[in-house]
Amino acid sequence: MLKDQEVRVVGAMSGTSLDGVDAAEIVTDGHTISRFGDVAFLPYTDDQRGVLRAALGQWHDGDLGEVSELIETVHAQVLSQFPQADLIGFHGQTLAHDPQGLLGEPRTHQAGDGAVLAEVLGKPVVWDFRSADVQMGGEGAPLAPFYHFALAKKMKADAPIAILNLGGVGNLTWIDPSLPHPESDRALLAFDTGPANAPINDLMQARLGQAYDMDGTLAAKGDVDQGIIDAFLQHPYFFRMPPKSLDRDAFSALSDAVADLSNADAVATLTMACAASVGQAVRACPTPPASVYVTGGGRRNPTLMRMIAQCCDVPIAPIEDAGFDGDMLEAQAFAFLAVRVAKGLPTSAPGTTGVKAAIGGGTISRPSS
Ligand SMILES: Nc1ncnc2c1ncn2[C@@H]1O[C@H](COP(=O)(O)OP(=O)(O)OP(=O)(O)O)[C@@H](O)[C@H]1O
Ligand SMILES: CC(=O)N[C@H]1[C@@H]2OC[C@@H](O2)[C@@H](O)[C@@H]1O[C@H](C)C(=O)O
Repeated sequence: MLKDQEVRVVGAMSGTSLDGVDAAEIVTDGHTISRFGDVAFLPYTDDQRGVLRAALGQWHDGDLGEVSELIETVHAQVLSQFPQADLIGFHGQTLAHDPQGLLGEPRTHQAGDGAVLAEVLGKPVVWDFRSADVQMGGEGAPLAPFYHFALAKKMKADAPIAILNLGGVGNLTWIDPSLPHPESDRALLAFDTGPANAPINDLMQARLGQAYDMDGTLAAKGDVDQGIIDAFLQHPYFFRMPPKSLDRDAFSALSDAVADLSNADAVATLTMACAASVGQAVRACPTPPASVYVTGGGRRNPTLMRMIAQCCDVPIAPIEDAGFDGDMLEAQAFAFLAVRVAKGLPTSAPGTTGVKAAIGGGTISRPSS
């Protein structure tokens, strides 16, 4: 039985690492998390991943029929495993992200049409979570921080903590759990830390035909090129004040810089680049977090976790230590945000995306019958 105001909702996320679609159900009133439910994951095939990779960088005006259909079909397959859910939060696949308008108008592009999914699944779908924030002058990302705030409350944190997500790109949320709401002034500071798994995955795919550096084994055998790391940390992104966010491929210069290194040295250097940017991010927090809880696939890479610990002076732990599922946290976040959108609650704030005032993004599409 659900209590008043509670919704059984499933969220689905196709992240920048291009590994597949995560889906997770939660029960929430949009403020607190009452229950975690079923989860599902459907990996992309190599062919599907190739189609997505080829579409990276494209905007809505390109010919994207094949990509949208792929995204919608794979999501419909995963989401049909949750017949009991009453609402769906559908993130889609980010193909391009330029919230600062460096290439023209500020914009962000998540492929996949939520209205199509609403028809196919016969349920209301909340989608296009990022556009409104960008239109209001925000970064449109990261958006998981409002969910991170609810997690900090659920774990009864009594001092500021941070949640670090290591997906294709990394992002960090600093949370003051003593404040009442995620939109409270100074409750949250969030931003993308730098490249995380995406450059490693791209190099593994291009040089060795493998999707990623399983367990960080190759990185563990290599030597880090410190000159490349020092040059990487001079990138203007690291001198910008947070909140700030990144396009998946914003650090192509880093990938070019390792081109002449051996496979092991190149992967070790890319892994250290991620760790070094996390070190910078932790130092940019308003106060040192009591703990940094790590979520996302990168926490499964022991070499990366060891390098992060070397680059930070605060305790680093997988988010499982706080009792949460680090593989499904982003899917749960978009479930949580979907309920907030449905209730007219804000989903971002000046401290999370730099938007002028707290606002709710997202579009709701309902099935026609
Ligand atoms: N055992 C492992 N060893 C090394 N790396 C791993 C391991 N398991 C997962 N990863 C890395 O984590 C990635 C998947 O992470 P995750 O699912 O968090 O990414 P995502 O959801 O696509 O990203 P984003 O947060 O950018 O949206 C894989 O592509 C791989 O690079
Ligand atoms: C534009 C976009 O899709 N950004 C993603 C990406 O992947 C990680 C990082 O960059 C983060 O900013 C965001 O995703 C998470 C889920 C977020 O919005 O919180």
